[in-house]
Amino acid sequence: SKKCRKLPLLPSPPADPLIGHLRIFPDTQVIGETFHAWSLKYGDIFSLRVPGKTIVVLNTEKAAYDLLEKRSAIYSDRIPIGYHDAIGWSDGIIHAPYGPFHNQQRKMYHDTLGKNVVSEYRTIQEREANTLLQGLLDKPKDFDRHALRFSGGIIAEVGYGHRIDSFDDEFFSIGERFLKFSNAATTPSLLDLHPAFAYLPSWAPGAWFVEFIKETKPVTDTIIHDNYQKVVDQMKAGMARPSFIATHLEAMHGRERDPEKERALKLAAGMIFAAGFETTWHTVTILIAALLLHPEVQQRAQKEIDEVIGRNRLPDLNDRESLPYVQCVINEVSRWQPVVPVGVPHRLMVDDIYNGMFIPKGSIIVANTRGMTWDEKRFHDPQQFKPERFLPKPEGAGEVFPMHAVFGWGRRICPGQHLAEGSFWTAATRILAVFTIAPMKDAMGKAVKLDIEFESVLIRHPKPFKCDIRPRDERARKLILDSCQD
Ligand code: HEM
Repeated sequence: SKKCRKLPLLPSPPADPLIGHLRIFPDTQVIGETFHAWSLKYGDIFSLRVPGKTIVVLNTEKAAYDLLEKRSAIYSDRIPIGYHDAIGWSDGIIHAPYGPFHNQQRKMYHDTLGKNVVSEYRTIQEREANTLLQGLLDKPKDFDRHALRFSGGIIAEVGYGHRIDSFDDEFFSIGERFLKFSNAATTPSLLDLHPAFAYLPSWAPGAWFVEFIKETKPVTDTIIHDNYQKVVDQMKAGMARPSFIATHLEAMHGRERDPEKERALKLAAGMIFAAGFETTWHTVTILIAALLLHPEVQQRAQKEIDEVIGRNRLPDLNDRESLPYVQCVINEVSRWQPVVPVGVPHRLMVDDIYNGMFIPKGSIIVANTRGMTWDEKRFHDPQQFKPERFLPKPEGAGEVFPMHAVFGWGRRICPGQHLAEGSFWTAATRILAVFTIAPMKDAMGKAVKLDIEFESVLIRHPKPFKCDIRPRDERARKLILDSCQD
């Protein structure tokens, strides 16, 4: 690799000789957008330097596909994150270094949540979607919390066979506590979140992290250990409901105990929670925001649902192929505001060369989802919410959904993708089928000005906003009430 080191380096914005790009490193609020703006100047792929680290930013799906997908064998490592050791998460599938232990957990996901088996969870997804409808009917103001419960209800049952029956549910409360921490952890800046990006060594956490770890550890312990132990006990008593954990425990039954495998299962299940709880919630809330801003989209989607399904039942996943416009709406939510706007960084394991340029071993690779979903060469008016862009020409613009940008790459691609897609589809179509989402009116009966902003965290969630959610008509109300009786 001496030869490699003579090759030209990737383009890069002007840097300070000592601290590199540290001073200009963007805040989380604008990181995706800033990287996107820089890509217009420096190219699809550019690099940044902070002391001791090289960060490579990929801004098109092509560049990311070439490296993270086609060269997945060398681009699939992760960066160790300092405080994860302290809360016992370092080896969980999301953050685990590339290797056998990571692989073992991925296989568990593949076996229980893969494309061919994921339809087993439809009843759960439908039941939780109906609970969501009921919640929106009873207390529409709390739509954000209903959306969170929808997501949590699916995760709890799929992962642990646990049914969330109220907002006071223990599992749900732990989830809400966890979210508070995880948002706190991503708020200040990418530099704080990923010590790998920072000049602060990870062994010297600031006071902020110490406090954070103290509060988080009991929560993550519950998620990983206590929840697992509950299923083990239920299995012994013959009372366990089917779940991710139960399925794998059953497969281990009767064999010699394998502590490493048990540890893998615990962590893998805990990561369903870490990766799945929040993401699905954000997507549903962003959908509500998008529909609020676009009454014309609601009307068109409702027309399609009425024509294809009628008004006497709710859509289910068997209808997926027959609702092309609704599918465009669903895809456009993820393109317009991807919930993981700069993805989860990968790490390059050996020196590499791309287009004649040298990329050093250990580089942190950021696939800038935000930039990819805003790519002007692929999407017209990229900042506008326009579902019809995905319809074939001439009806639409024939643009292609940036699936990888949204769900990731190669041996790190989101293994919950199929579950997530089914859950979101079910919630979205059912909300559309029965509700109208409109701006609130002020005392004078005038629609309140719409202004939706996003939290400044690395996972995207709208700041609290108000809207008026009500059943389309009596028929819709009856359909909601009936759906909850099954
Ligand atoms: C809208 C929903 C979701 C989106 C947009 C999403 C997106 C992503 C992205 C971008 C990554 C990083 C991929 C990469 O590094 O290249 C990821 C990883 C992951 N996701 Fe999801 N995800 C969603 C829902 C879920 C759900 C419901 C689960 C669990 C059932 C899940 C489990 C995971 C896991 C375990 C990883 C880590 C994979 C690894 O590092 O090997 N995700 N997801």
